[in-house]
Parts: sequence; structure tokens; C-alpha cells
Amino acid sequence: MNFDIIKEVRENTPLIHHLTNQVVMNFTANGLLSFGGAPIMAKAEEEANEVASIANGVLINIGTLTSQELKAMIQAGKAANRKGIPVVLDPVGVAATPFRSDAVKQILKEVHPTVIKGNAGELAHLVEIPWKTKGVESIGEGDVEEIASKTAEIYQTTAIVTGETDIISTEKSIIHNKTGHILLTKVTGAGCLLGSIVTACLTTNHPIEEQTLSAVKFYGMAAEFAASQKGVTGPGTFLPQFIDALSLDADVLERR
Ligand SMILES: Nc1ncnc2c1ncn2[C@@H]1O[C@H](COP(=O)(O)OP(=O)(O)OP(=O)(O)O)[C@@H](O)[C@H]1O
Ligand SMILES: Cc1ncsc1CCO
Repeated sequence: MNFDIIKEVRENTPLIHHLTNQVVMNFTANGLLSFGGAPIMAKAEEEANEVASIANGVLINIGTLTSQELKAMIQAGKAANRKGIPVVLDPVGVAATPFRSDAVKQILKEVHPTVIKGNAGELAHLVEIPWKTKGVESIGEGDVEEIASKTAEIYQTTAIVTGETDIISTEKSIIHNKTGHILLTKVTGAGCLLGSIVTACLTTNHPIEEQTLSAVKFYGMAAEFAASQKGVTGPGTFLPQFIDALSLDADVLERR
């Protein structure tokens, strides 16, 4: 974990253009603000180019996708690629319907994501490995490393597969992260907010292995810290503590 990456995000407050789902917009904006970034939620095709061109990073999350939003995602992703700023793709629920699956194929044809992040079921679908899913959730079991490395290889990107152990695969390396807390699976959008935090970390000037590992590790440490706070008895009491913990220094979380 490279503490400088978290520090740099906070010094620079990168503007992150979110084309994300309706379920998690508010939670994501609050979580990113607490972490030290600047969120803007903008999903109209009419402004996709302009917003992406003033942003430092773009997050594309297809959780509640519509055909109109798909056009905006492609525009914003292409603008980000042209500008050379990071693009993170979170193919939420991609295995659930042909509409989502076709949409992600179209995005991947036109946009090159810096990182593809999702749970095992989502990324397994992208690399045609059979996996059990239930809506937006992954309920299967199997070789998660294979899913991560195939995603990285096929899409020439860095893959993050989230779960009890997060797996990061670049074209050259596989990294494991074990921080996290089971309560993250009991609140909606924990994966979605992580996508935003990963995007913010990608705006710093460090190797991608360090940026992605620092993001997932810090995020898991914040969850562990929040869950250990007095009065946390379940998902509802965990949430505000988690938002608070995202604003802390990494060494404070580590000393827990
Ligand atoms: N069993 C677990 N124990 C600890 N942490 C976990 C566990 N499962 C997932 N996490 C953590 O929860 C966060 C979200 O991962 P998850 O795989 O649940 O995302 P997701 O399915 O995309 O979530 P969502 O769709 O709700 O946004 C990650 O930081 C991950 O490390
Ligand atoms: C529950 C849900 N449905 C579509 S997006 C979303 C948020 C978590 O992925």
C-alpha cells in the first residue's frame, strides 16, 4: 500500500465524472467526497463530452443502464481516452440480461478502460467462464484468478475482481488483497463506490499496480475500522461510520 497515493488524491481533489446507477449515486458522491475526491454525476449524452473533458477521471457503471445512457457512456469514455485520463468500467449485473451484455460489448468495442472492476460473476461473464449469478450479485465459486487474468489479457487492461479476497490482475502480475468486512456485502453499492475510489487513485502519478492495490486495500481497511466502532450493530449503523472512515489517514486505519 502506497500512502502517497491517498495523500495525492486529497491534495489534488480530482474531479470524477460518474455515469453510474440510480441506486448508488448519493452514497457514491458522499463516499468520494469523504475520501478526498470531487464527484460529478452527469449522464446526459448532450453533456457527456464536455463533462469528461473537464474531469480527471471517468467512471462508467451500468447498474441501471438505459439506451440513452449507453450513448453518453460511450461518448464520455471516448473523450476520456482521447484526453488520456483514466476510465473505469464497472459492468454491474452484466450477466443478468442480453441488453446489459450487448451494451458492455459495445462499450468495450469503442472505449478502452484503464480498469475493469466487478465481482466474479460479472467479470466471468466478460471472459465466458460459466459462473452463478443472481441479479447484480455473484454467488458462484471457482478460479477467480483465472477470471482476473483472462479479463486483463483479453481486454488489455487491469482487472479487479472483488470478493472476500480481491484479485488485481495486470497483464504482468496478480495481486491479492484481503482487507474488507462482511458488512460491505450487506449494504448496496459497496462495489460501486469502490469503483469511484479506484478512479480517483488512478489520477495520481504512480504505477497502476500500486494505485489499484492502494485503493482496494484502503477501502477494506476503512470498512474494518468502521465495523469496529462502538454502536455498530449492523448495516445501518455501519454506513455512516464507513463514510467517516474513508476520510481518515491510512496510518490511522492501520493502527486500529
Ligand atoms: N465476504 C467478504 N468479506 C469481506 N469483504 C468483502 C466480502 N465480499 C466483498 N467484500 C468487499 O466488499 C467490497 C465490494 O465488493 P463486492 O464483490 O461485494 O462488490 P459488488 O458485488 O460489485 O457490490 P455492489 O453490486 O453492491 O456494488 C470490496 O471492497 C470487497 O473487498
Ligand atoms: C441493487 C442494484 N441494482 C442495480 S444497480 C444496484 C446497486 C448495486 O450494484
